[in-house]
Amino acid sequence: MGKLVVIEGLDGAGKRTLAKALTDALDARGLRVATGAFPRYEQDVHAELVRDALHGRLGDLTDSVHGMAVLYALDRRAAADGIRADLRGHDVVLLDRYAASNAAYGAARLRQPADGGFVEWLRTLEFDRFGLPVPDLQLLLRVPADVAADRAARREAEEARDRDLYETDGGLQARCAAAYDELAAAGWVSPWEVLDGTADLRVDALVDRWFTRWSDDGGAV
Ligand SMILES: Nc1ncnc2c1ncn2[C@@H]1O[C@H](COP(=O)(O)OP(=O)(O)O)[C@@H](O)[C@H]1O
Ligand SMILES: Cc1cn([C@H]2C[C@H](O)[C@@H](COP(=O)(O)OP(=O)(O)O)O2)c(=O)[nH]c1=O
Repeated sequence: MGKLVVIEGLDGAGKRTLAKALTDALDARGLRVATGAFPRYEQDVHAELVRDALHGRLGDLTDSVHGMAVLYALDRRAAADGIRADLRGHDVVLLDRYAASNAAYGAARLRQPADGGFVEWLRTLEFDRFGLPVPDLQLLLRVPADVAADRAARREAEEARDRDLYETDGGLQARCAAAYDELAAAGWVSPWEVLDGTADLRVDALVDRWFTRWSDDGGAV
């Protein structure tokens, strides 16, 4: 059985860039890696609706934090069997965003702490009710909100890609950064590792550390 590793962080933190570097590092060791990202805008109707909502095409739907969270969660629910199959056939399944994104953004929007009612409701929905695979490791790629915003703005210019409702809300991103810190400190759902996204990430050393830990645990990798 492979290990489920998820990358979390603000919009523009560098998650996609880190996922690519980690995939290359794991590949170079001859390991079987499957990758994915949420929301799956091109594959799932719930994710497609999320995109419409975030670009102002679904009226007042975005006003409901729980309504948005349910759509994101349904996208993952539809992916769960595929993730389990990938875990059987690979050493590592690496996902760019997972349930903790829903927890952090929802808590930030509601101005609740990470140990508040929303995050617990969300955990029950995604893991208990929808039966999503629990990550073996959650990586928080931590950058200050202003650095993430600059990177997202630069990417918008480079890729002609419009920033959405959440990406353009600086206050939300700052609260979201705090929510992620709290989730990581609490070890929400499973172990977390916090990476400084403004420093050299030393991906090879990171991968070495995981394998030492997992082989000590008697893991399959
Ligand atoms: N460590 C870094 N230092 C400087 N710029 C970075 C770094 N990591 C990513 N970027 C750039 O920041 C932008 C956002 O990165 P990306 O990986 O797409 O973020 P995310 O997936 O978290 O939204 C991209 O233009 C990317 O090239
Ligand atoms: C996956 C996920 C994302 N989000 C938020 C984080 C982002 O602000 C937004 C869009 O996700 P994002 O990964 O930024 O997609 P893209 O960069 O391709 O537009 O959705 C949630 O609130 N809950 C979730 O479960």
